[in-house]
Amino acid sequence: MSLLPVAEAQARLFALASPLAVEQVPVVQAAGRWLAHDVLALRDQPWADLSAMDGYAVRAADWPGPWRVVGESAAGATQPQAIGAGEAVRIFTGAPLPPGADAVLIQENATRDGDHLTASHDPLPSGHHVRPAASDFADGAILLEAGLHLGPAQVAAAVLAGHGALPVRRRPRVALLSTGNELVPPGAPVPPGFLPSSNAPMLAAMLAALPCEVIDMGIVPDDLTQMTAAFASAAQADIIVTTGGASVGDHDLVRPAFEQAGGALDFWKIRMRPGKPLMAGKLGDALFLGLPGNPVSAFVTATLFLLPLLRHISGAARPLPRSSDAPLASPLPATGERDDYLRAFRAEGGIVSVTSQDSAATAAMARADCLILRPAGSPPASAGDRVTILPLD
Ligand SMILES: Nc1nc2c(c(=O)[nH]1)N[C@H]1C(S)=C(S)[C@@H](COP(=O)(O)OP(=O)(O)OC[C@H]3O[C@@H](n4cnc5c(N)ncnc54)[C@H](O)[C@@H]3O)O[C@H]1N2
Ligand code: MOO
Repeated sequence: MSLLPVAEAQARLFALASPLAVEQVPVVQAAGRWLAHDVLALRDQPWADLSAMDGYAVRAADWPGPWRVVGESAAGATQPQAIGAGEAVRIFTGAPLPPGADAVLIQENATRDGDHLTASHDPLPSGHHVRPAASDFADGAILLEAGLHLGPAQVAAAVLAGHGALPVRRRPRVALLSTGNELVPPGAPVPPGFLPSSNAPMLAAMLAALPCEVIDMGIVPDDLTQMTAAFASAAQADIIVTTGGASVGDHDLVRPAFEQAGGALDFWKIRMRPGKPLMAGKLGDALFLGLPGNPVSAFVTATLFLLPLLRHISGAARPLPRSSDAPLASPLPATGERDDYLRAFRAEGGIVSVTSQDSAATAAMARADCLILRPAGSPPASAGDRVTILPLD
């Protein structure tokens, strides 16, 4: 089987998936999810021409006065009475301008004696310190587009537009299965020949930043019957993720167990390093991702496939990791026949790749804050050359 390019594998994975059902949730709970539909403004913002400052609403053409102060306008009140030539209204930030007024003279630039007001500063252009009605957004306008990630700024806009709830896709359930006879649970005593199972806690930590429910189904031994049963009970989830047993050894049983449980494999083996043995398919309605067991390989494949898949079924318009480019701090060798995803960190002098690029080197991985993407067949790179990076934060 030839190795599948990463972008092709991502596209095939997305094609296997159906978007999750839409639900309306209170705006604050929608933060961190993606909008399922376009959101329209339900009101004008501002609702009228409002003052942006504390001062006096006047007709700019009357500058520099004098004006006669005939009333007051404060935020929360309805529109004040109209003013005529030579008249002014005391006004506060956020309050509606009286009809006839077209500018606000800030109080620092005004001299007032009883009802008598004059300007003591620069000329006053029409529209000065006025926020026109609907200048932020107008009733019926598309305010936020489907697929947009909802962060604090989008929450503010949605609330101001009159929304108390927003349409988002329901949180998917992600089942994690750690396969391997050599694994013991995190924190348990580790007899010789065993090692703590770190992949599920690592994946749960990666998923913690996303809107989903993680179900850790524990450690499954390298036994076809037990692994097949584990797949059957995980099939209720939206995404089943296994780690380990993805390669070609005699104890690598994930693929046969998945198929014995009724799963249909879509692809296996990707043109990437680390992460070559990644596989994906469907078991009933559940999507399946079989990640390699090596912790670094599991981390990189989760970054490039699991998190994007979750964003995709959750309605994200841009589910793939963001990339940028940055200069290298030191040279890199040519790449081989697979795309390299090197663990690296951002330093003053440029991007530094961590000392060990072994797919089992977790201490080195723990120093990384980005991946360097070096496409297959890249020539050696020198210090200062710009490379593609995928930030991990
Ligand atoms: N003859 C070949 N051998 C291997 C190939 C190949 O193409 N031909 N591919 C290699 C590559 S690339 C990778 S990556 C690994 C992946 O193998 P598996 O997915 O089958 O993983 P395991 O063999 O089960 O485990 C690998 C390694 O990771 C440790 N591990 C497993 N699970 C966990 C866990 N939950 N927490 C921490 N560590 C875990 C396991 O003990 C092994 O040391 O295959 C190569 N071999
Ligand atoms: O591709 Mo494996 O993931 O090199 O270590």
